[in-house]
Amino acid sequence: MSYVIGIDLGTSAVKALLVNKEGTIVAEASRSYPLYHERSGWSEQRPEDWVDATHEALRELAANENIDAGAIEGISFSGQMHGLVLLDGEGKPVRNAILWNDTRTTEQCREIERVLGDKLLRLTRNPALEGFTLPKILWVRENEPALFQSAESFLLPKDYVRYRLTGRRHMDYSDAAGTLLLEVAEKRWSDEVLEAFGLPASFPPPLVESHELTGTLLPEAAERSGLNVDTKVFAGGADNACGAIGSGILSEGLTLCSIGTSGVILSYEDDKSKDFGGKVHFFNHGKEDSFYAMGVTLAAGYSLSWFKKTFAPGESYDELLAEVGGLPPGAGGLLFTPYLVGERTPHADSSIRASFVGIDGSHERKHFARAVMEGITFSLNESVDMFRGAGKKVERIVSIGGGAQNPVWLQMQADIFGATVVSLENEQGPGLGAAMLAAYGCGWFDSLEACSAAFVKYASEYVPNQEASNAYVGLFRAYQQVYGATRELNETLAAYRA
Ligand SMILES: Nc1ncnc2c1ncn2[C@@H]1O[C@H](COP(=O)(O)OP(=O)(O)O)[C@@H](O)[C@H]1O
Ligand SMILES: O=C(CO)[C@@H](O)[C@H](O)COP(=O)(O)O
Repeated sequence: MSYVIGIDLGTSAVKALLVNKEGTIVAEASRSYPLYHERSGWSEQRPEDWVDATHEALRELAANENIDAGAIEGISFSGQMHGLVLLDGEGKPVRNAILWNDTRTTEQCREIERVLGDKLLRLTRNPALEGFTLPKILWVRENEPALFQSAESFLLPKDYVRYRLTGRRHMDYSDAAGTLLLEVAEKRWSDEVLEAFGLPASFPPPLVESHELTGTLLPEAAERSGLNVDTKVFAGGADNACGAIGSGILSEGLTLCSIGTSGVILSYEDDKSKDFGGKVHFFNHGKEDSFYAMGVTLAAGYSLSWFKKTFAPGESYDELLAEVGGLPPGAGGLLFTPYLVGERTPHADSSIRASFVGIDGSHERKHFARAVMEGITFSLNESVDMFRGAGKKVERIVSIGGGAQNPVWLQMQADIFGATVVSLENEQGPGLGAAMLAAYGCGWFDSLEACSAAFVKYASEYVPNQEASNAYVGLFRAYQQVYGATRELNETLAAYRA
């Protein structure tokens, strides 16, 4: 029997999946690592924590008594996007990584807009958003000049882990797309953008396809992980690209909803000239020469995990959510906007913060929990709405991520999106997508589509309940008004944040 491993380097944990040629997940291992929020809006991780956690997770899989490590032919990656890992001349990180959900870079975003004007959207196909990598590079240069002086190059999170496993530096197109340094449609680093900000051509690493072989394991990495030194290491992709691959989103007309720490609505695109005017992200897919458009809710699953940590510590998600299914749409007139760390789509705003609106003396914790789930889903529905407005059909949505583990939430998604929602048999979207890239890279299949036909197994379908859908139309309109009504208030309150 032969195997591949898909490694999903997430925000809360790394998860590694051991997958056989039938696409069955035969073992999985996970290790979590801390997030550091030194100030409001800041979010960092230690690259060394990712490396240690990845080795440990791999070691657990390789030590599986039923598996011969020599039968593990290849590994590949899915990674949290945009995070900046600045490296010195010896390839060592000069500081902690600044993550995708860090919003300290509003000034640098305005600077990028000032310097590049219309060129920004034309070249990179994306607007300047706080989460993207270029603003983070500029922030370090402006605020930590001594550290920046020692920086000679950068990588993204999963590329750094791969570098530590193979000793070789690369970045795949799907992750490079989120740096604001890539000409997405042309698939090349943008000399114009690099020059405009005085960055040398050697600053970004060589570009590769997601299924491309990037090397084999270094002897010390083989020893630490327990894998064979000749295990093939394939580039992998951005978590959302891998989530899409692992859900079979490989052709036009297919849409993904992912509720992890962040939440995304992603729509496959063949046409590289498709223009959404920068309202949604436009990135390269992990499938060669294809693309996707995507709207992002910054604090999707994070809103629920914050609520659980703050108001139900020690309870499981199933316990916390046990009673929400018994409440009607609208949680008894309680609305929540999930802006705990600012927002991206449709309001690129790092100052906005979350609200509960309509708190009534009769409300109990279950009403708040339902309102949080509905608010997250309303935020994602803004992206669904935008895609429909741009002429795309959104009729069937594959739902993945931690949020897809709760059947009440899956039905709520169908009711709010007004579309059939489909879950996966073994909810492991991005990790499975990474394993599929390794399986395709190893030559097990002629195409990612053939691999998807064998590996991706759909489970239940949730069809919109007409009565609930109708109720949500009015509630969604009310939800959409909360942003405008609380924007200025939050600007005032920003001065009081820690
Ligand atoms: N049983 C569950 N029911 C509902 N939501 C859940 C459940 N388990 C996890 N979640 C949600 O999923 C999120 C984690 O999703 P995950 O895909 O593991 O995140 P990431 O890849 O960002 O680390 C949590 O923050 C939580 O909101
Ligand atoms: O910033 C984005 C996409 O643009 C996020 O989707 C990150 O890629 C992290 O995702 P999760 O940890 O929520 O999976």
